Amino acid sequence: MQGIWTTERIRAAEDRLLAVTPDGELMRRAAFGLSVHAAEMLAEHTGSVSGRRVTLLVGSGNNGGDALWAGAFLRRRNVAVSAILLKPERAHGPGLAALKRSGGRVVSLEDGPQWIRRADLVVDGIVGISARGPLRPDAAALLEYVSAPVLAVDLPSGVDPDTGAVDGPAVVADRTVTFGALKPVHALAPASCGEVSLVDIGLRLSEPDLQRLDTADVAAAWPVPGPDDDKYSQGVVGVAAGSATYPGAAVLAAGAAVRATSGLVRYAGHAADVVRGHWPEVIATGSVTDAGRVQAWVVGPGIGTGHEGRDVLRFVLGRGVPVCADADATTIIARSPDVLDARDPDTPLVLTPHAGEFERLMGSPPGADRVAAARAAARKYDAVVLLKGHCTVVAAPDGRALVNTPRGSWLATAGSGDVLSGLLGALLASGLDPWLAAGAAAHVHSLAGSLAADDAPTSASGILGAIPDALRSVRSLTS
Ligand SMILES: NC(=O)C1=CN([C@@H]2O[C@H](COP(=O)(O)OP(=O)(O)OC[C@H]3O[C@@H](n4cnc5c(N)ncnc54)[C@H](O)[C@@H]3O)[C@@H](O)[C@H]2O)[C@@H](O)CC1
Ligand SMILES: [K+]
Repeated sequence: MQGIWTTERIRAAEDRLLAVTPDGELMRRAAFGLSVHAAEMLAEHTGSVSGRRVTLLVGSGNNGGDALWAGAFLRRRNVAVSAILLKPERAHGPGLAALKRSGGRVVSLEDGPQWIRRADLVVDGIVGISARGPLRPDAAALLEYVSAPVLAVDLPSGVDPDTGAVDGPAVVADRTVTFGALKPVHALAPASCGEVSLVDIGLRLSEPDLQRLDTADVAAAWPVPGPDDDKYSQGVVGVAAGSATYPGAAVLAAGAAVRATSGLVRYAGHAADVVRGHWPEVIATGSVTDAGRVQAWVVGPGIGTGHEGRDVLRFVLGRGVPVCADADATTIIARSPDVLDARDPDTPLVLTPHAGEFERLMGSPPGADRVAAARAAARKYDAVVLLKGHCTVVAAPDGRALVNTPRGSWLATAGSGDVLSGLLGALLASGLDPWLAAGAAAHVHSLAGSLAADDAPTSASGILGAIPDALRSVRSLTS
C-alpha cells in the first residue's frame, strides 16, 4: 500500500523534523532532489543538460524557495537559470541569495513572458502545500506563454493539495516532484500532476489518511485456486442484472464475474437466454428465488427501479451474504431506504455510485472533497462506498479510504460500470474484505481499460476482454 497524508499531517511531521535539523537543511534536501529531476527532464526533452535554459516561476513561500535553491544547483551543471519573482519583496531570502551567487538571473514580471517562451523547462514554484484556491491573475497570465515541459515543485500550483480539485487557473505539469510523502493531490489529480516522483527528506509519518493499492497488494488479494479447490470452494457469485429489453448489462456483469475468478457464476433475471448464449459456463435462471446458493450477490445493473427491482434487491439483501448494489440498485436504495431493512446488519454491503447516484443517496453531489464525501456515505449506509469518477475513491464505514488513480480516461464508456460490478462481486464471493475487494476490482478494471484502449477508444466489451491480460500483468509483476 502506498500511504498518502493530508497537508495538516505533513506540516506537523515537517515541524517535528525541522526542530531537530539544521536550518535550511530540509529545503536543500528537497531542492537538490528537485534539481536532479529537472536535469533528467532536460536530458529527456532536449538531449542535454549543460547550456539549456530553465525558467523558474517563484512565489512568496517556501515552495518558491525550493525552486530558487534548485536553480542554484542547476547552475553547477551549467544550466542558464532565470527566475521570475511573483512577489519580489517576499521571495525566499536564502534561496534568492543562493541563486544570485550561482550566477542565476532574476527577471522582472514584465520581462517574464520572453524568458518563459525561451525556456527548455519551466519550474513551477508558485505555491505549495500552504496555498488554497486557484492561481492569482499575475501567475495565471504567465502560464499563457508556457510551451516547454513543466516541472511542478511539490504540487501543481492552483490545484487543491488535499482534494485535487481545480476550480480556476492552475498549472498542468508533466512531472511533479514532491517531498517527504505523497499528498492527496498526487493521487486525486493525475491529469494536473503528470508523473509523480517522491524525494525522501526524512519525514516520519504514522498511519496514512488515504491509501493507494500497489500492484503487489492486488496480486496478493486476488484469489488463486489451490489444488484442493473446486468450483464451489472458491465462492459462487450471483448476478441479478439486466432485463429482456436491456440484456447488455447482464452479459457484461456476468462476463466480468466469469473472467475475474475461476469459480462458478450464477445469473438470475430476464436476460437468462442471452447470458447463456454469451457465457455457456454461467448457470442462468429467470428469478433470484430459484438461483441456488451463492456466496455474494451483484445486483442492480439494468434491473430497473420499479417494483420488481425492489423485490429482487430485498431478496438478495436478506440472504446473509455480501452484496454489491450497483446502478439501479443504488437508485432504489436512495428512493426507498426501507429496502435496507431486509439487510442482515452483519451482511457486508458495497455501494458503487457515480456522481449522480451519489447525489441521490446523499442529497447533495460529492463536491470537491470526494474522499470526505465517500467516507460520509460509507458511514451513513454502513457500507463500503466506491465513488466512481476519473479517480475512484473507496471508503469503508470504519474510515479507511483508498483511491485508484487511472492511466487515461478510456474507462468512461457505456457499460464500463457493469464490468466493474461483476469483478467486484466475484471478489466478494471469494471472501475478500469488501473494502479491499472494491479497491482491487477498481485497480484491475482500470488496468484492463488501459490495456484494451492502448491509446484509442475502447468499449465495455473491450475492457471485459482485457481482464485476463490485466490479471496476468498484475501477477507477472510480482512473481
Ligand atoms: N516546511 C518544510 O520543512 C519544507 C517545506 N518545503 C516546501 O515548502 C512548501 C510550503 O511552503 P509555505 O508554507 O511557505 O507555503 P507555500 O509555498 O505553499 O505558499 C504560501 C504562500 O503563497 C501565498 N498564497 C496562498 N495562496 C495563493 C494563491 N492561490 N496564489 C498565489 N499565492 C498564494 C501565501 O500568501 C503564502 O505566502 C512545500 O509545498 C514545499 O515546497 C520543502 O522545502 C520541504 C521542507
Ligand atoms: K508548485
